Amino acid sequence: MARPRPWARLLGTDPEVREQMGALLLSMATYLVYGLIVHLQVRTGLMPRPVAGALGLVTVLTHVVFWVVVRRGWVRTGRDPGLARTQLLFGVALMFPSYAAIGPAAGGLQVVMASHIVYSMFMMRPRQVWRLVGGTLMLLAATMALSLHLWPERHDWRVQASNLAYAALVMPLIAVLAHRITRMTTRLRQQQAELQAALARLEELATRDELTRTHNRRHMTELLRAQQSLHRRNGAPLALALLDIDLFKAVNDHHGHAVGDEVLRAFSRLAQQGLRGHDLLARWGGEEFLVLLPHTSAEDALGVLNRLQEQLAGAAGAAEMPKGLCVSFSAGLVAVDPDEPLDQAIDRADQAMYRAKATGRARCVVA
Ligand SMILES: Nc1nc2c(ncn2[C@@H]2O[C@H](COP(=O)(O)OP(=O)(O)OP(=O)(O)O)[C@@H](O)[C@H]2O)c(=O)[nH]1
Repeated sequence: MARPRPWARLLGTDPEVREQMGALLLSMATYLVYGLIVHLQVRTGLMPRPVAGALGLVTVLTHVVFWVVVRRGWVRTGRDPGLARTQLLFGVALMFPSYAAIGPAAGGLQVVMASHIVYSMFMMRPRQVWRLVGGTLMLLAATMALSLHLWPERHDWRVQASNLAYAALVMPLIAVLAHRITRMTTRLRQQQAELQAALARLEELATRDELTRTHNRRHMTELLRAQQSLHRRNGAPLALALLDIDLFKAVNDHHGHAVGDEVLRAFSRLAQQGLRGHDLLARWGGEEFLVLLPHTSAEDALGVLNRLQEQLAGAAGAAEMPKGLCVSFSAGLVAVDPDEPLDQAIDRADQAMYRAKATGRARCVVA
């Protein structure tokens, strides 16, 4: 058994989990840099060592938990995929004790808080972003008040007041931006869905016959080309048949064009049911159909066509066939030679089909 690559071991093989682990790793790298900054702050006497140690410990332990939960795929989907929102809230929460501990240099942390809120707009709804902004501002005010009360020598109330005013100015602006971005992404997603639906519809129109939903002639020609090269390579038996519904004009004349259309649909449905998954059925024109049966000898294909003929006879008088009509078909069947161009094989099948018509219809002639 092949050994998993180191990255697969680290991040897992599930693409969703890998992406979530990638985001977690990025966040951890950011904390590493943040840790270096705090280290410098401790060395320069800005941050008390015990507070830095406690914050570091909490951060490491929390990320061990995040790692296990995300890596195991426990939060692969659900309300908070990859714990993205929890990680964000943890980051915001960490800012408050840091803010209180760092003293005069605390203003810089507001940039970090603002950056968290910018991130939040990609994983939260606008209302949640507003709540986060409100909560952050309130907690910031409380942290400032507490810091001023506990360490008046480290904090200047004028600096704190102006910091709070800046935060109160900037953070709501970010929430407004979040609103706009969410509206834009919703619109984009909608447009993408519409575009995909339109593409699927276009593909359907380009490849399917509108009435019977079988392959149309143009698409079948492409499929035949692909089948031909496959057939040349593997040399497996390949059968091709042209089927033409008998006396179809009479159906139209006696029951109307709409009933004729319904007969064509019923015929296609029955034919499709009798074929295997990799057999191909196309409406070749009017009331004529082409069937390609890969890995099938002419003898086996004849069995398939005869069964279809019986099914059609059985459908007469049943709900499957409109007006309980009894419909049959004449078919020309050929075993395609590996070196034979498919056009030639179709011509042979066509001639065989006319022989079937000429010799009494409701039969299959093998060329
Ligand atoms: N309702 C309907 N009729 C179609 C469609 N395409 C072709 N037809 C009709 O199919 C009929 C074919 O008639 P013919 O070619 O004379 O052949 P037939 O009556 O089936 O007689 P044989 O082939 O000799 O058994 C024509 O009347 C066409 O108008 C279609 O999409 N819907």
